Amino acid sequence: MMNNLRQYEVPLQRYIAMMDIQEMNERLYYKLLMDNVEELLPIVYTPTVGEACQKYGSIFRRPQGLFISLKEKGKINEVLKNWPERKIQVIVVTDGERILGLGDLGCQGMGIPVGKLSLYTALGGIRPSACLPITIDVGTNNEDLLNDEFYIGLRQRRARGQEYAELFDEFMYAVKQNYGEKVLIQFEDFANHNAFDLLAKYGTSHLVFNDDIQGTASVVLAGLMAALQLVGGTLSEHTFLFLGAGEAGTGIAELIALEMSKQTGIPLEETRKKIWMLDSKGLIVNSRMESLQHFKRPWAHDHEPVKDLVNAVKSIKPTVLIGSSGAGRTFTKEVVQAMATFNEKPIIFALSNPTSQSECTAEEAYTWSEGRAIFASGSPFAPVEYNGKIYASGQANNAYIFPGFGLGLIISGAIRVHDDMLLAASEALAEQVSQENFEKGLIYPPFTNIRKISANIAAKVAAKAYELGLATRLPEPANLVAYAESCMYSPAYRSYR
Ligand SMILES: O=C([O-])CC(=O)C(=O)O
Ligand SMILES: [Mg+2]
Repeated sequence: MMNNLRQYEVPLQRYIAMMDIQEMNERLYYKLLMDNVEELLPIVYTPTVGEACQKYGSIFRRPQGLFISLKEKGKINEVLKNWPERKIQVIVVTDGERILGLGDLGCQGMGIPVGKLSLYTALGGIRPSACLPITIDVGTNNEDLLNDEFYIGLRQRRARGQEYAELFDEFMYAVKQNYGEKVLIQFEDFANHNAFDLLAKYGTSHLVFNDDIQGTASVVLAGLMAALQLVGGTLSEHTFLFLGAGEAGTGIAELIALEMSKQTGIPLEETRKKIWMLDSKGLIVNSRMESLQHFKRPWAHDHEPVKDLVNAVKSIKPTVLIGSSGAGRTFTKEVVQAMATFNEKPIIFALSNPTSQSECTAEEAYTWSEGRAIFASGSPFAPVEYNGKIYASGQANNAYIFPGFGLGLIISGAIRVHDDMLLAASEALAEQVSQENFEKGLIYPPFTNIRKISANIAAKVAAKAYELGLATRLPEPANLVAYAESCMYSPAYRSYR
């Protein structure tokens, strides 16, 4: 099968071939994915899954998840019962409004829950039959899709306000009724205006996790913890500048501030002052407070207005620059060079996905910083040669976190997600970076060992759930890593005699 797959030169063709294998022989699909994770992750996941979503209507063969549309209002309970599996442990749900950095793709966003759940199984060991991909179809504001003859969703503009809230409420209630308290609901690729509100609203009544806010935060904090081994200093001795103050940016910033506060005992309101943000209107400063969306307000500090990134970099002099705006090509030569002027080893994260939206390429980061940058990106880049030396960069993608994080919640029977669990996951991941990785300038371990990494993350998350009294699976297993491993799905064929 690998031989066959490699015949295709176009990544999207490999994606389609992989989806066919998943349909035809699920075990084989997971066996291939697990044994060739570094090669196949960029096919079934970021970046190729982004292109698949853009062309979803025309490459559509069979439905792979559950679509719930506005038309099903009042009947969501029945719709859920149409799904052939009854024992569901993880749901990944999107409404398709902000697919990666690609924008509103309507119900073509289904590729994302499907891809994320493939990773839940391959990387985290959750049984495939316990995974349920869902897309809530409330319309789309993407004119091209509305006029596309192959569009598979509702041809109307997005429902907002009360209509949206009621549909979502019915969905969340029906999920609990069908699958119980302990089903994990992962929110994925919602637009900012819904993402923060849904997480706050359902965080106290359901086991919910927003991957873009919380998963991304945890993976970036892990990378920073590892990067400090190369650069030196503690978290609170660094200065952070974000380009992009949405889900990923503010989620990461909040987790960094929380960790700083835990390490130093300094209140959160103070540690936040080490972190600066720039959005499309410029640096987030106090004089803009009135017009800022609520999730940006904690990041407004005293400073004169600054319009653009280069000037913000020159004025703030960050040691860490993080791109999380979803817009590509924004870390220009001037920006990276400025970072390299006042930092011996500038830490640069270009998080936006897929590759086309990356703030800069690995090659640009290394070339413009004369090989000094500690660089990681959301989408994968091949190693780069600069002045005769090979530079390999890490992939700061929430794929490192959510499979193990979810496994930890499931094996402990957790009923709520807590920020301390995110910190535990970051620590577990950072601990997996070996001396050999560091010597190559890597701040993330390779994906080849991901099941071992996930078991360690799961164990730390579960331990935290027990410590916080949020675990319901009692008694607590003595060896959580071994227990996590023993719970993992294996794609081996059964032997019949
Ligand atoms: O899907 C990915 O590669 C990471 C992610 O959550 C996003 O970009 O929204
Ligand atoms: Mg996402």
